[in-house]
Amino acid sequence: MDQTETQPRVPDHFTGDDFSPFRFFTAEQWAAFRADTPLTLTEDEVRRLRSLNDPVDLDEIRRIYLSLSRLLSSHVESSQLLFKQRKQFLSLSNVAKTPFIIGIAGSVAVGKSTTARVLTELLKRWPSSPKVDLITTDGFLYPNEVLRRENLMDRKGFPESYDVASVLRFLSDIKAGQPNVRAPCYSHLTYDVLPGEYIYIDRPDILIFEGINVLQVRDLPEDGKIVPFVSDFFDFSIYIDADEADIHKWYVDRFMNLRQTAFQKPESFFHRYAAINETAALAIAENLWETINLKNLKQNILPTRPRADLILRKGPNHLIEQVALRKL
Ligand SMILES: Nc1ncnc2c1ncn2[C@@H]1O[C@H](COP(=O)(O)OP(=O)(O)O)[C@@H](O)[C@H]1O
Ligand SMILES: CC(C)(COP(=O)(O)O)[C@@H](O)C(=O)NCCC(=O)O
Repeated sequence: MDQTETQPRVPDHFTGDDFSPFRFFTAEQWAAFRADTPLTLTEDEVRRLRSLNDPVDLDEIRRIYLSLSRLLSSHVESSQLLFKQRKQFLSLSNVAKTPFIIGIAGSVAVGKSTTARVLTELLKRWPSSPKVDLITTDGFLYPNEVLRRENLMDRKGFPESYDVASVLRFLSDIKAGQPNVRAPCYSHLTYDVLPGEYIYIDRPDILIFEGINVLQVRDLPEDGKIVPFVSDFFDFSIYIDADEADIHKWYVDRFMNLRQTAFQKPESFFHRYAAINETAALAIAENLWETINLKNLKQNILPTRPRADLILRKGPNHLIEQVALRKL
C-alpha cells in the first residue's frame, strides 16, 4: 500500500473557523497592513530576484511583501527588546548577539527561493540596515556519492537525504553568536553538493533559512536522548502553500523550460534530457514529480504546514491569494 494513504488528513486551514489557530486574510485585506512601509525595491531588482517561471512583480511586492516586512520588523524589534531585558534580568554584560532566524518551508517548485531572496533584500533595506543572510538547506543534503551508496538517489529531499546533525550544529552555532559559521553549498546544475565549497555566515542580525523540510518534526529517539528540531531555532516561520495541481504544473513547466537553458550546459546533471524529444522529456518530468517530489510533499512537507507562523497561499498564476497568520 502507498504510505501516503496511511497519513492522517491535513486539516484545511483555509476553511477558517473560530477554533482555527490562524486568522485569514485575502491578499487585498493583507495589503492594507502595509501602512506607511516604503517600497524599497525597483521593478528591475524584483526581476533579478525571481526564479525561472515566477511572475512576482512590484504589484506583488506592494500587495504582500511590504505588509510582511512590516510584521517581521515588529517581531525583530520585540525580540531585540526581550533580549535586552533578559540581559538586564540576568545581570549579564558580555553576551553575544543572537540572530533572529526566519524559516521558509514549502514544496519543491512552489517558489520558496524567490520569496526568500525578496525578503532578504526588503529586510536589508529597513532603516536600521540590518545584516541579513540567506541559507538554503540543499547544501546539507548528503553528496550524491553517499546517496547512491545508501540507495537514496530517488529520495532526494526526503528527511533521510539530509545530514540533519550538521543542520542542527550550524543553527546552534548561529544562535550562539559564533563568528564565521560555515554552511555547505549545493549546485542545481550538477545536482550535487559542491565539494569543499562553503558559505560563511558572520553574526547576522537576521538569518533566513529556506528549504522543503525546515518545519519537520522527527521521531523521538527511543534512548530518551534530547534532540532539538530544526524549527526550535526559528523565531518566525513561513510556509508557502498552493494546490497540489498547481505546484505539479509549475514543476513540469520549469523542467521543460530548463531544457532550453540550464540543461543545455554539458555539466548539467540533466544534460541528457535537453536532447530527447518533448514527449520523452515530459514523461521524465512527470515521473520525477510523481515518484519523488509529490510523495515528499504528501508525506513530509504538507503535514508541517500547521506548524508555521504564517502561511502564504498562492493561486494558479503563482501570485499569493490568501494569507493565514497564527493568532498570538
Ligand atoms: N534542475 C535544475 N537546474 C537548474 N536550476 C534548478 C533546477 N531545479 C531547480 N532549480 C532552481 O533551483 C531553485 C530552487 O528550486 P526548488 O528547490 O524547487 O524550490 P522553489 O521552487 O520553492 O524555490 C529555483 O530557483 C529553481 O529555478
Ligand atoms: C534539492 C531539492 C531536494 C530541494 O532541496 P531544498 O533546497 O529545499 O533543501 C530538490 O530541488 C530536488 O532536487 N528534488 C529531487 C527530485 C528532482 O530532481 O526534482
